[in-house]
Parts: sequence; C-alpha cells; structure tokens
Amino acid sequence: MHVSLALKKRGDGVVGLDNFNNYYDPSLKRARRKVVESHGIFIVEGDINDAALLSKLFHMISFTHVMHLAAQAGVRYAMKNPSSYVHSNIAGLVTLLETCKSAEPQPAIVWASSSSVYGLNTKVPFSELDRTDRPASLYAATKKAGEEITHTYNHIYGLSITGLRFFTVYGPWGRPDMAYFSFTRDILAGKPITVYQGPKQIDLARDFTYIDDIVKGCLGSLDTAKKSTGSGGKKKGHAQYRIFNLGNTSPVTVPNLVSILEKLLKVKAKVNIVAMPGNGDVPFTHANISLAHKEFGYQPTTDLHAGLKKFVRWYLNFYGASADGVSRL
Ligand SMILES: NC(=O)c1ccc[n+]([C@@H]2O[C@H](COP(=O)([O-])OP(=O)(O)OC[C@H]3O[C@@H](n4cnc5c(N)ncnc54)[C@H](O)[C@@H]3O)[C@@H](O)[C@H]2O)c1
Ligand SMILES: O=C(O)[C@H]1O[C@H](OP(=O)(O)OP(=O)(O)OC[C@H]2O[C@@H](n3ccc(=O)[nH]c3=O)[C@H](O)[C@@H]2O)[C@H](O)[C@@H](O)[C@@H]1O
Repeated sequence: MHVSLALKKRGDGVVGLDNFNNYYDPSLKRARRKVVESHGIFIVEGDINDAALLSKLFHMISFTHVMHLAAQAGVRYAMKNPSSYVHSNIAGLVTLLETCKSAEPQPAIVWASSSSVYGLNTKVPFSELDRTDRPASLYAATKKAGEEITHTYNHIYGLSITGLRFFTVYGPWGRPDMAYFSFTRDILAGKPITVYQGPKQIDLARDFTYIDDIVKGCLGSLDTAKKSTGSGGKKKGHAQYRIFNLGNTSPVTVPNLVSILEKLLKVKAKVNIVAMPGNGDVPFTHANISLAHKEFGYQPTTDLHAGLKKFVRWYLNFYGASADGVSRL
C-alpha cells in the first residue's frame, strides 16, 4: 500500500496484485485497497501462483519493474501452517520469476527478503556479508530460499534482481499479527499482553523500522536497479544481483516498546513475562545499513517513539479509542 502510493504520487503507473487471503483480517486489506484505488491504482485480485493470470497481465502491460512484496509473513505462524510459506514464498516466487523471465521486456525485480535470514547469528549489527545459513524459523528458511532462487534466475536468465532484508517494519495500516499492533489492541481492551524474554532473562530487542523509511529504501532500490540483460552469465555485463539491509539505526527492547505504547495510549499495560518459546524467534536484530546508504542514500529518520505516535493516531482514528480492533472492520 505505502510503496504503491509513493510511486503513484511521483507519477509512476502502478498495478497491484494481492490474493486478500485471511492470514489476518482481510477487511483491513480491503480497506487499504479502497485507499489505494482512490488514488488511481488498479488492483488485481489473484494469486502469484496463477501463472495464466500473471502471463495475461504481463502481455497486457509492459512492466519495467516488479516490486514483489507478496508473501506469507510472520515468524511464529510458520509452526501452525508451514505449507502456506512454501506456497507463497517459494512456489509463488518461482511462478513470478518464470513470468518475468519470459516477459518482453524483462522487468527489473525488487523483492522483500527479511532480517530473519540472519537467524542464529549473534554478531551485530548484521551485515549483508554475514552468514545466513542458520535460519531459526521456516519463514526465514523460505526467505533464504528466495535469495538463492532469485540468484539462479539472475544467473541463468539475466534478470536484474534486488533483495531487501526488511527489519521489523511498523506503522499505520500495518499488520495486526505484529507485536506493536496486537499490544496496542490488547492494551486498549484491558487485556493482558505477553512479553517474551530471552535466555538468562535478557530482554528481546528489534531494529523496528518505520514504514516511511522502508518506502524510501524501496524507491531508492527501484531507481538504482539496472535493466535486466536477458543474458545471465553468458555474455559480457552480467545482470545486477543485489541484497540490502533496510533497518533502523538503534534497536529497542520489547519492554521499551511497551512503555512507549503505554505513554502514547495513556493506559497501563497488563504484562505477562514468559520465556521465549522455541517458535522461531531470535533474541535481537540490528541492521548495518551502510551498503544501502552508499548505493542509494538510505537513511532512516523516524525513531520508535515518533513512528508509534503516528501509528497510534492512525489506529485510534481507524478503530476508535475503546476499540477491540474489530469495530470499524
Ligand atoms: N512487516 C515486516 O516487519 C517485514 C519484515 C521483513 C520482511 N517483510 C516482508 O515484506 C513483505 C510485505 O510484508 P507486510 O508486512 O506488508 O505483509 P502483509 O502480509 O501485510 O503483506 C503481504 C501481502 O501479500 C499478500 N499475499 C500473500 N500471499 C500471496 C499470494 N500467494 N498471492 C498474492 N498475494 C499474496 C497478502 O494478502 C498480503 O496482503 C513480505 O514479503 C514480508 O515477508 C516484512
Ligand atoms: O524483521 C523481520 O524480518 C521480521 O519482522 C517481524 O518479525 P518480528 O520481529 O518477530 O515481529 P513481531 O512479531 O512484531 O515481534 C517483535 C518482538 O516482540 C516479541 N513478541 C511478539 C509477540 C508477543 O506476543 N510478545 C512478544 O514479546 C517478539 O518475540 C519479538 O521480539 C515480521 O513479523 C516478520 O514478518 C519479518 O520478517
């Protein structure tokens, strides 16, 4: 939603594709769709696994770029529904790449990988050169697989590919399954929230990154993406293959996230602290963003307090102050 609005605002033509699945409340997805369509962006309802649909679309429109954000997201849900990750993040990715490979012209592709590929690494900040062969969740494993799969399409078919490792993105119109969003809903409803703690009772921490900063990184990487060559490794001038971290500058602990929300919502949270279950979580994330800074001037400017203030304003406006998170939907 945010990337497409930013592209449209600066004059680019945008067509969206989403299957509006029910991983979280589809009416929030449809409310976003309404906003996007009111700005003249056309949205197709369909699945990236639908090769015939993709092929039809790419015959109708000569896309210069593909910004691929569709995925089964969420780290912990992978234990409940593993096949949904394989369906969207692996099979769907391959179907999309097959379409792009055969398209005329071949579009440059920018797609969302994830900070979760750093898995069990403990050296921070995470750099793009660090190892990513120890995923802690199936979600992370499918994103890592995506990095390898896109490399193959770059190598064989000369597709220009950029992978962006986003770090815990938050903001207005965000995902209700994420902690900042579900904590807000539950704190307002007077329900207890669960805060996980790492081994030896350390607080978990995330490099929470505000959506507008991520959007700038997406546009920066789109604008610096070179054309696909269609020749892969066979001819002189290999097609571009890049990976960038898009994170923030200073990680914040989850208890700090909670206290910022308490101040903004003016409600004291009921907090249950429990040991981090072995469900794919990692104790902390922190991005080294120097590569993205060097390549396209990526520089996040929104700290967690300022970003959550904007999120809370949106939340209260959308759901209402006493809402349990469903009233407007
Ligand atoms: N939000 C984060 O913190 C974060 C961090 C790292 C990476 N990412 C990645 O960024 C991208 C966007 O994430 P988001 O937080 O906006 O998630 P999101 O779930 O809100 O957006 C993904 C969209 O893809 C759609 N989708 C899923 N499977 C599909 C399929 N097979 N065909 C068509 N549409 C499908 C969903 O309906 C959803 O609207 C995802 O690739 C995600 O893995 C997100
Ligand atoms: O950076 C990323 O790549 C990932 O960021 C987020 O994953 P996560 O950081 O786990 O985001 P949340 O689910 O919002 O959790 C944030 C923190 O809150 C903690 N948490 C979560 C839920 C909860 O009930 N209690 C709790 O303490 C988690 O352990 C984590 O430390 C997104 O949900 C993933 O889709 C994304 O790929």
